[in-house]
Order: sequence, then C-alpha cells, then structure tokens
Amino acid sequence: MPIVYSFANGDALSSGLNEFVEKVSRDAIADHGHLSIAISGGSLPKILSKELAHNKNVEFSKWHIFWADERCVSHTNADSNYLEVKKSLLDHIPQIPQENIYAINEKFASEKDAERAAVDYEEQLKKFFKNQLPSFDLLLLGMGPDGHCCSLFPGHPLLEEKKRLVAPIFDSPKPPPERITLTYPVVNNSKLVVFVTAGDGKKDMVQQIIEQPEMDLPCQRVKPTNGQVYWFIDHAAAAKLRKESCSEYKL
Ligand SMILES: O=C(O)[C@H](O)[C@@H](O)[C@H](O)[C@H](O)COP(=O)(O)O
Repeated sequence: MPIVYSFANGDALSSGLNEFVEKVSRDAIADHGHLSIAISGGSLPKILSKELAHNKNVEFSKWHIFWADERCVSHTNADSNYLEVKKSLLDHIPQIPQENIYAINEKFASEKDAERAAVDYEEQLKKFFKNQLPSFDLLLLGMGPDGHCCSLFPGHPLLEEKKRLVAPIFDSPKPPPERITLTYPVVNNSKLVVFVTAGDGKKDMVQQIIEQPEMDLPCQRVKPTNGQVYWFIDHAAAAKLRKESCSEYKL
C-alpha cells in the first residue's frame, strides 16, 4: 500500500520532500557509499529543488543522477527534462561530479532518434548497475492528469514492455511525441518510489489512483517488488481523498 503524505501548501510539500530526500541520501550513502536517483520531468524538479538546492547537509558529491524519462530534444531546448533539473538543481550544486550526471545522449535526442537514444541510455544504466537489473535507491516521479508516470501512458503497449530497461516512445500523447522512458521492470525494482504532485487539477486522479486500485492506471502499476511507494502531495491534490487514506508525515 502506498503511504500518502499531504502537506498544507507547496512550500510545506517542498520542505517535507527535502527532509525525506536528505534522509534517503544519508541512509543510502551509509549503506553503500552513494545515492542513485532518477527524476521525472513536469512540475517535479521545481518542487524538489526549492529547498534541496540549498541543503548543506546532503553529500551531493556521492549522488548519481539519472532521468526516469526524457524528451527527444537537445539539452538546451525548453522541453528538455535534463535542462529543467540542471536549472533548478544542478546549477546550484557544483559538488555533483559531472560524470555522475547521466543525461540522454544529446545527438540522438536532437535527431529525435528515440530508438538509439533508448539503446544508449540502457547502456549507461547497464554500466552503472554492472549488468544487473537497475535498482535505484530513489525514483522520483510526477503524475500526469491521465494517471501516467514516466512516459508510460494509459493503454499504451509500452506498459507491457518486459525486456527493455529503457524504451523509446514515438507517439506520446503529451508533447513532444518522441521520448525515452524507464520501463516497469526497472521502475518496480527501485528501492523507493516517491510520487510528487500538487494542485487542484490533480485531485480527481489522485483519488482514483489511491482509492480505486482496480482502475489499472500506469501510476497504479508502480509496485516495487522490494520497495515502498510514497505520495508527497499538497492539500489541494488530496482534497478528494478520505482522511484514512493519508498518513501523518514522519521521517
Ligand atoms: O517528461 C514528462 O512529461 C514526465 O516525466 C511526466 O511523466 C510528468 O512527470 C508528468 O506528466 C507530470 O507532470 P506535471 O507534474 O507537470 O503535471
């Protein structure tokens, strides 16, 4: 069962998330010397970085940063998830070694060659995870208004992908159409998955995902084999949830 934390507003949400990520980072570094983290696009990078970008208690030099999904555009294009994380987070944290930042191959992305970009990104994962099925310490995901996460959209054949670690998508209903995405075998091998979403526009979908598990929406397929799912949301996004669906926030 996912654990849902609802915060009074956007600032409180960023603050709770910052504390949580600091703890996950400390625990992972104490356990195996680094934190492997994958981050989605959308509104997440801004919510995440608001406090985290200035957090002096995090050993960022031990971070390895990946993307949960990425759009096939150049690194300087406004649609780039890499650019968004760079601007909001990485540019403020010089301690993260450049070689620990695993962006999509810019050549393939600029050429909109999602197939080669996906193969290349899968190679990056295999290298880092020493040919084992990747198991991120922390996967941070947004939730789309249709219940998608990463670039895994309702009814799309990619929901059934079992072999590839990273898959191309050419017909994303959310623009731009060409993207790459982690697949469920990787998503569900993560140690922790945290969904982050905010705002009134998300309240119906949050309610369906948390309280109507039979709907089989992409976010509901996120069930890590050996990991926990958390939802960090604001009161506006939680407005239609029953009180019992939310837990009291504690570290
Ligand atoms: O690159 C992307 O488009 C995504 O990674 C996508 O999965 C996003 O996280 C959700 O669509 C939520 O986006 P919002 O938080 O902006 O609604």
